[in-house]
Amino acid sequence: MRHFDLIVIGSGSGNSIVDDRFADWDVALIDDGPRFGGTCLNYGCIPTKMFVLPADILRAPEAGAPLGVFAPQPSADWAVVRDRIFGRIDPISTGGEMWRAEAANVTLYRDTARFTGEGTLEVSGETITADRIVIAAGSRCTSPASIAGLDEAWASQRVHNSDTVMRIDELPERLIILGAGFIAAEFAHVFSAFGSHVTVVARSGAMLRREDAEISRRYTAAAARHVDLRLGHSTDRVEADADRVRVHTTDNGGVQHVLEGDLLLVATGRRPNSDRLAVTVGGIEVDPLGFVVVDAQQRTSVEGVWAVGDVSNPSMLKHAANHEARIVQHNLLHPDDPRENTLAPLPHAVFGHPQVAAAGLTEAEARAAGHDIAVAVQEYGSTAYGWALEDTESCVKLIADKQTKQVLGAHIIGPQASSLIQPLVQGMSTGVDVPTMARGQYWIHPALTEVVENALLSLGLEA
Ligand SMILES: Cc1cc2nc3c(=O)[nH]c(=O)nc-3n(C[C@H](O)[C@H](O)[C@H](O)COP(=O)(O)OP(=O)(O)OC[C@H]3O[C@@H](n4cnc5c(N)ncnc54)[C@H](O)[C@@H]3O)c2cc1C
Ligand SMILES: NC(=O)c1ccc[n+]([C@@H]2O[C@H](COP(=O)([O-])OP(=O)(O)OC[C@H]3O[C@@H](n4cnc5c(N)ncnc54)[C@H](O)[C@@H]3O)[C@@H](O)[C@H]2O)c1
Repeated sequence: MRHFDLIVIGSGSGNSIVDDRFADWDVALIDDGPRFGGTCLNYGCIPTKMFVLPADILRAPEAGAPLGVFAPQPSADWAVVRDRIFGRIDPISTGGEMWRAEAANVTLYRDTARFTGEGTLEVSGETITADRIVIAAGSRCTSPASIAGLDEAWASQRVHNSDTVMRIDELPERLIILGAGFIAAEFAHVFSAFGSHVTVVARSGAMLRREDAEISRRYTAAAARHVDLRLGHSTDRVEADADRVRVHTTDNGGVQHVLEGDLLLVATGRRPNSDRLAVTVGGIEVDPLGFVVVDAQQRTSVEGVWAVGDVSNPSMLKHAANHEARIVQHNLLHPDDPRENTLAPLPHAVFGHPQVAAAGLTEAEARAAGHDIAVAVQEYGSTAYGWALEDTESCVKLIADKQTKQVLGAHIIGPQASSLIQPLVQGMSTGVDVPTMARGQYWIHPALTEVVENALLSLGLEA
């Protein structure tokens, strides 16, 4: 049995906790992933966005044509793009692992850890304990067990998830995507822009259906121009062999379909890794979906055990995991002056085509919560930069409380949505009301941010 000052499970956000200030702590860092550094670096945010940028460039002629710019359609070499991306990322992962392996105060375990009791873990055949434990074990892709044949189809190498699809050798001619959430939207954009025929199979009647209804409706309409969108299809069965994959679906009219592709991407959500770590054996409370329950200080139900990131936060977003890691880092170093996680709202962006970004409540959520609301939908096309873009489908939608004049929800679909949302997030986070946000600063003319300014003014809440 070996005792440490601190055990951290997970080399993603968990790895960032252990900095120079822990130089005199005896630390165990544990990760069983094939690549060191966690999901964001190796399989998530970073490589996906490095594929999205070339995809955006490939769509440039589409954006140019309404402006009178008739550029020839560029093409991309999948293998060149892939190798550039992983040629940058893989050395960062390898370098990070070597650096940790050589650190005098850190013992790096590259194996699966499991709780064997309260405060006790087993890893690589060794029993280890610690004064403090941080669970940063993340989440993993799911594969619906209810779909007949899907479990067996993985062996064909024609079925992928987001962990594997970015490293494939060649662009599939026909890609079928199961699911219509974040991952489906981003990969549908990437593969269709690169030239694959993409079919998206969605159970419900819309893509990104957790977004505000206006945004989901607009996104679904835009996506349908680039992909074969099968809405309201339940997937009954999957078959795959050396040549192709077949997805058997039934639409909401009861008609059966057989979709054929070269690859199937399963993008049906992720679940927390609490089970792989057997956290309940360690006495740690989880919710019905398996997320570790934490308080505002990121403490679990067991004294001396914290959790951060996807394993405990259902939003499963990297900026949330990063902030939580900073909270835990502080609380480990300053137990007499602990901090709480009070940041709100938590924004997100989907880097599809078009981009989507949001923070706070949807209109339906605001109404359900009983707020007396003002709603504004401001078209990009109502501003000078929108004229320059010749935009007809992008908008900023704001929901504000008429009494407090605070923005309750901000939703953007269109070019630069992931950046345009930030002044609204800042205002919402710091409690700035609508009149102050709109008129308490200059808005650069004729920048695209004027659509945000005009949306604020359209709420009709000025002093
Ligand atoms: C395709 C994709 C795109 C994404 N894009 C974005 C984006 O644009 N923006 C955004 O904010 N978020 C994005 N995310 C989400 C983001 O990647 C995650 O929220 C974030 O990486 C979670 O970090 P984490 O530290 O909680 O877990 P991770 O980074 O997943 O780290 C957990 C580590 O723990 C290890 N582990 C798990 N169980 C054990 C065990 N029992 N023993 C030992 N080791 C274990 C795992 O191998 C893993 O390496 C994306 C995710 C995906 C899949
Ligand atoms: N830009 C970003 O921030 C970003 C990008 C990608 C992923 N992520 C993170 O990763 C998480 C996982 O992404 P995701 O797209 O896999 O999940 P998601 O929850 O966004 O979407 C899952 C989709 O799968 C569908 N689905 C679920 N079970 C199904 C079944 N049995 N049959 C058919 N369809 C089914 C759902 O209806 C939904 O459309 C996200 O929640 C997000 O937190 C973030």
